[in-house]
Parts: sequence; structure tokens; C-alpha cells
Amino acid sequence: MAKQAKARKRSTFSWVMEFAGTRRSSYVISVLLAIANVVCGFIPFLYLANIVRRLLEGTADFSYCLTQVLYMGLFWVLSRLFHTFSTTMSHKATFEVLAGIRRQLTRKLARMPLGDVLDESSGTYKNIIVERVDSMETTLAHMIPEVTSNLLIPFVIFGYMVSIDWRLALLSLLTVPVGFACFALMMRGMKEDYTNTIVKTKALNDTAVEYINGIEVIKAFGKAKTSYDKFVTAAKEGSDCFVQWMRRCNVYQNTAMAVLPATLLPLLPFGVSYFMNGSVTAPDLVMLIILAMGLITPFIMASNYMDDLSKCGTIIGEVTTILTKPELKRPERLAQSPVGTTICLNDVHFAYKEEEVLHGVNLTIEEGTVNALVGPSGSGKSTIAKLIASFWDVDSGEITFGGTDIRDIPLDDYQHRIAYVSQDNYLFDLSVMENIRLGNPKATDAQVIEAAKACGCHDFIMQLENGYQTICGGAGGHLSGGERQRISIARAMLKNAPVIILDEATAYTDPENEALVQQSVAKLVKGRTLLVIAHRLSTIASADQIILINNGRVEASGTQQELLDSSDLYRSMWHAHIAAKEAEDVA
Ligand SMILES: Nc1ncnc2c1ncn2[C@@H]1O[C@H](COP(=O)(O)OP(=O)(O)OP(=O)(O)O)[C@@H](O)[C@H]1O
Repeated sequence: MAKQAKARKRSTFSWVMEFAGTRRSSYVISVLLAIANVVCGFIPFLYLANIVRRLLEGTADFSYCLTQVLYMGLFWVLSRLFHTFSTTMSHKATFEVLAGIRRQLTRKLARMPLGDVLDESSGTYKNIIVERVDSMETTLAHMIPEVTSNLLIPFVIFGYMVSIDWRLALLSLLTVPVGFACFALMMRGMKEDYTNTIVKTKALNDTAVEYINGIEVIKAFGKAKTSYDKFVTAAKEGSDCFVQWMRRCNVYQNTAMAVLPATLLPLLPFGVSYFMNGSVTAPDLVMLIILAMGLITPFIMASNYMDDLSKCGTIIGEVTTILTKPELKRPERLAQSPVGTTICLNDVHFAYKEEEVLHGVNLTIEEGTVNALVGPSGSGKSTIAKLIASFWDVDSGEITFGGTDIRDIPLDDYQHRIAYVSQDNYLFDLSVMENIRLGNPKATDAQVIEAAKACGCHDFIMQLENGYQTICGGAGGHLSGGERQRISIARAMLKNAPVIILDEATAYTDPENEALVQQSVAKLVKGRTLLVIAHRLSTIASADQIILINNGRVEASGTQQELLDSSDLYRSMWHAHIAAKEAEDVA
């Protein structure tokens, strides 16, 4: 915690510098080019001053003016070139920095306990990783060179004005403190306002995602109006917070915009008076008027980035909040290689938040055996399976794999040893071929097809519109539940992990599908260790070990016959299952 707090205290700038990493030098060069752009953009004013001076002295001639104008043009072209090189460099660097931030975030999500990731609504991380990180592009790519140059220009112009006449130079700044005060008032509360818009926009996104994801339930239960009202309210709150923010800023911003550029107001009367008493020459006065008109505009352009900067700070805050979240602590290297694949849980306690759900679980899953976790709903079966799959760390006790505590096994290494087939059977919006290949990205097409054949998927895949190239649709929506599960099993088979954890789906209980899924599972587990969370007891009757979980504890374990003989709870579950099956068969 202390480490987290310390990490969070780092300034936005230091995070940006860290994210910039090897691209820091590109930003430095971009800034130097921006400065060259400013210098080249300013030099034409010196040539202009020469022309004005000659005109007012009556000594100007065409060839002199033409030469000066040609020089002016040359420096403007140079200025543009420097600007182009500067922004190109900063854009290139920014795209790499943003890609780096995204890489860090996705790597971090993989290292965080799954529970922390799942506790957030599905849109949150996507919003941060995709949209909000993307929205920093303009600020980072433009702000660094453009703000540098726009802030530098007024200083250069002001320095030149001072060299002409320091009194009039200072007078031209008379309105600046008022403008600055308005900007300061506008910036007050800017972070809170922006954070508020993020919260409201997030609520709107979440409501939209919930509405779309739950559309079937909403329709089935006639909740369309309630859900739509919730969405409308979120949309209204979202727009209200933007309007309020704009209203608060409007007065200050408009006053600042009106007051700041009014540099001529104090300069003109005093300038004319100094000219009349001979303390400033006509060419100098004209030059000062021209320079004063260009004094503040670059500053105003730079100030346009101020709210972007504040937004950037908020986004970096969100990114760093994720990056400083606790991780599953795993070593980079394996110190002691596991021997075999036997899994032991020794006095395992676990709580999701405050409330403990596992209270001292002890069990052993022997290598090469078929094991089933059974028990009432909410007893802790999935939690045990997910702890074994290393989705979370135990609070106390230990889980060993081949004699090694799984916290001592690198995450990548461990993931190769375990294949977890969940009930969700999530399929990506890719082809069937690619979805199966996720199990082993190096597998050839022939190996993918072989795995599909082994799991009995090949025939139904060939009947799909484009065979293995059929796109599964978002979350596999183009396939039936049973088909999705069998593809997930083929994926696990291709992974070829020695231990398989299978959260048996309850949804696809029609006999035909059940038989097909069972056949797939039987092929999948040949020669491997299987831990299945079984909801239908008939499917695990021949398991080597059935582990009965009740209220977060192991109530009994043994073969089906041993449990029928020794456990009242298992016996009653078995009878209830048989009765339900008979009722199904009659129906
Ligand atoms: N992500 C979570 N956050 C908080 N509590 C959770 C979470 N997942 C599960 N629980 C709680 O932990 C307890 C055990 O849940 P678990 O899913 O392990 O039970 P289960 O035996 O697999 O249930 P089922 O058979 O219904 O799937 C339950 O009280 C459940 O409400």
C-alpha cells in the first residue's frame, strides 16, 4: 500500500518522462526545432523594421525593399520547414509513447489478479486503454513543440520591444495581469470539472454497454423502457456536466480573450505622446505597434492547450492508478522446477473482499487422474478452480504444483501447464481457425484441424458458411452455446497443457449436445489431469475422485460409491439429480 501511495505521488511530468522512455531525445529535438522555428519566424520582423525605417526616413527604394522581402520569405519558408520537422518528430514519438502506454497497461492487466480486472465494469479498461490514451495524442504531439514555441515567441518579441523602447514595451503589458487573473480563475477547479465529465461519460458508456449486453433479458422481461430511461438519464447528466463546465469558464475565458490582446490600448496614447515630445522616433513607434499586435496572440494559442494539459493530467492519473495496482507476485525465473503435475491445496483460505469464502481447504489432485468438484451453488467450487488456475492468490495456506508453491512459478510458465476452460467459452471476433489457434499460436492450420477433429468439432465447422474461416462474431454470437464450448475444448486441446480445469457448462443440457461435449472432454483429457466443476453428477460418476465442497470447506472426497456410502449431502444431491434426469427423460 505504502509503495502504491508513493508511486501515485509522482508528478504527471515524471510519468510522461518515463512513458517517453527512449523517445525522450525525439521530444528534445522536436523542441529545438520548434525554437528554430520561432527564431526564423521572428527574423522577418527585423527586415520589416528596416523597410519601415527607410520608408519613414524617405530613403527606401524598390531593390532594397525587394531584397528585404526575399530575406523575409526565406526565413518564413525556413520557419515552416522547422515547424514541419518539429511536429513530425513529436508525432512519431507520441505514437510510440502511446503504444508503449497501451502495452504497459495490457501487460499490467495480465499480471493483476483477475478479480481486480473483473470487478471493474467491462467498458472501463477499454475506455482508458483505447479512447482516453488516444485523446492524449493531440496534446502530447502538439503541445510539446507548439507550447514551447508559442511561449517563447512573446519573450523574444518583448525583448526586441524593450531594446527599442523599454517604457512602451512595459506599457504594452498593462492589460496582461487582468488577462492572467481571468485565466487563473478559469483554471481553478478545471481538474475536478474534467474528472466529473469522465465519471459521467463512464456512467453513460457503462449504461450503453449494459443495455446492449443485456438486450435479450431486457426484451424478455419487458424492461426496455426502464433501461432506456436509465440510458437517457445518464446521457442527460453527461451533457449537463459539460454545459455547467462551459458556463463556469465562459465569463473568464471571454474576459481574458478580450483583455489580453488589447496591448495597443495603453501603448498608443503614451506612444503618440512620446513621439510628440521627441522621445521616440516614428519608425520605432510604428515597429512597436506592429510588434505589440503580435505579442499576445502566441500566448493565447499556447493557453488553448492548458485545458488539454489538465485533461492529460487526469488521463495519466487514470493510467498510473492502473499501473500501480497490486500484481500477482510471481518470479521472473523458475527457481525449482515442479516434479510431475500433482496439485495440493494446503489449508487454503480466501476472501474476495472482506468475507472469507474458503475456510481451510485441503485437497490433492493426483497426476493423470479425473477429479470432480461438486457441491451446492455458492459453495466455492469455481473459486477453488480459479485459485488453482492462478487467477488470484490465496490469502493464507498454499497451493503446490508438482511440489512447488505456484507463487514461485512464473506466470507465463504456469499458464503453459494449465488449460482453463470456463463456462463463458469466450470466442473472439476472429475466424474459427484463429479462435482455436489461440490455444497455441504456433500451431499450423493442419494441427488446428487435427485438434478440432479430435474434439468432434470438425463436422459442424465444415458445415458453417465459410468453414474454418467463418467469423465467430462478437463473443462467439454466431455459434450455439454447445458449439462454442466444443471450440473452447479444441482450443484447450491444442494448448496441450498437462492439467485441464473445466467449468462444466449448465446451459447446454440437451442430451445430444451433452453427449457431444462429453465425447470432446473424454478425448481432451486422455493422459492428462482433469479437474471438472461438475453440475450434472451423472457426467462424473466414473471420476477417480469426487470432492464435495460445502460452505467453503471440503466436506468429503472419494469415488462416487464411497461418497454415496459416507456422505448424506452427496447422497441427497445424487438422488435429486437422478430425479431431475428422469423428469427430463419423461418430458
Ligand atoms: N468475483 C467475486 N466477488 C465477490 N464474491 C464472489 C465472486 N465470485 C464468487 N463470489 C462469492 O464467493 C462464493 C463462492 O462462489 P463460487 O462461484 O466459488 O461458488 P460455486 O460453488 O462455484 O457456485 P456455482 O455452482 O453457483 O457456480 C459465493 O458466495 C459467491 O457469491
